[in-house]
Amino acid sequence: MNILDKIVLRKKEEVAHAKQLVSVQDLEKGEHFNRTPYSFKEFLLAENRTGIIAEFKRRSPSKGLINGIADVAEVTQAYNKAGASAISVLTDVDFFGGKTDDLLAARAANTIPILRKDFMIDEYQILEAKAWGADIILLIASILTPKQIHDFGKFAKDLGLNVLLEVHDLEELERSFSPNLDAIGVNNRNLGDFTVNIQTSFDLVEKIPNEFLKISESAISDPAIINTLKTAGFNGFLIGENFMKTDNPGAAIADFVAKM
Ligand SMILES: O=C(O)c1ccccc1NCC(=O)[C@H](O)[C@H](O)COP(=O)(O)O
Repeated sequence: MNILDKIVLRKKEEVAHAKQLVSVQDLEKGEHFNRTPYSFKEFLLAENRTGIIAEFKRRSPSKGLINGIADVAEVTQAYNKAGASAISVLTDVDFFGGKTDDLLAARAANTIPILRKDFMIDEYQILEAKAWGADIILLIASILTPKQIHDFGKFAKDLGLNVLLEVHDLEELERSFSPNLDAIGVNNRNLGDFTVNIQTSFDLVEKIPNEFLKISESAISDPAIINTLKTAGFNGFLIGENFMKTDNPGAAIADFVAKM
């Protein structure tokens, strides 16, 4: 069984457990549930923003522990101050060391879009995302059927959320198009074997219709590549480890932006 299968298996147990603890009605009474989410597109294309979606990531299956001490409010505020267009917060507990409270703390500290970064396999998680103050959800093509992508996308859009679809190859891209998506992200990391290759983004960018925002995800560490990705047609750049692996992720993003 590969890591993605393990994550999905565990996620099914986690969601079943969460449903027993918190009802849909209780989620709908959540503090942020009736808030209007920020527009991902507006912030991604804003002149005074960088296009960076800066991720708060404590650990990962490919790297193990990345940062055991960073404070989520402090780091995400620094991301925002440095010009991030959006913030990504991992909420997966077992494989990424994330938690609901990280998302809640990031929400309380920032007024820019926040991506709930998790492995969405059930509409219940989309309701959680809304209740916790997220603006964007992620749908990963390799773990979902085209029908799930369509239906989860519609469910999220009906709640006012923005939807980011993640693909890794042409086959996933071509089978996953749906009008219920705002953005398509090309993951440069192969989630089966963890190899990374930025060329994946360049190979797929022209296959993504222009009606979608285009995001390059993972393994971005060189500020100079941002302009090349922009020229190729990308609007956004999801970056986690490059900032989080340092003692001061806020200083790391500021330095990165200064060199872009
Ligand atoms: O990062 C991993 O090891 C990983 C393993 C299995 C599934 C997903 C994984 N990462 C999720 C991501 O997409 C990244 O956190 C995100 O794109 C940022 O990547 P990076 O800048 O390389 O931290």
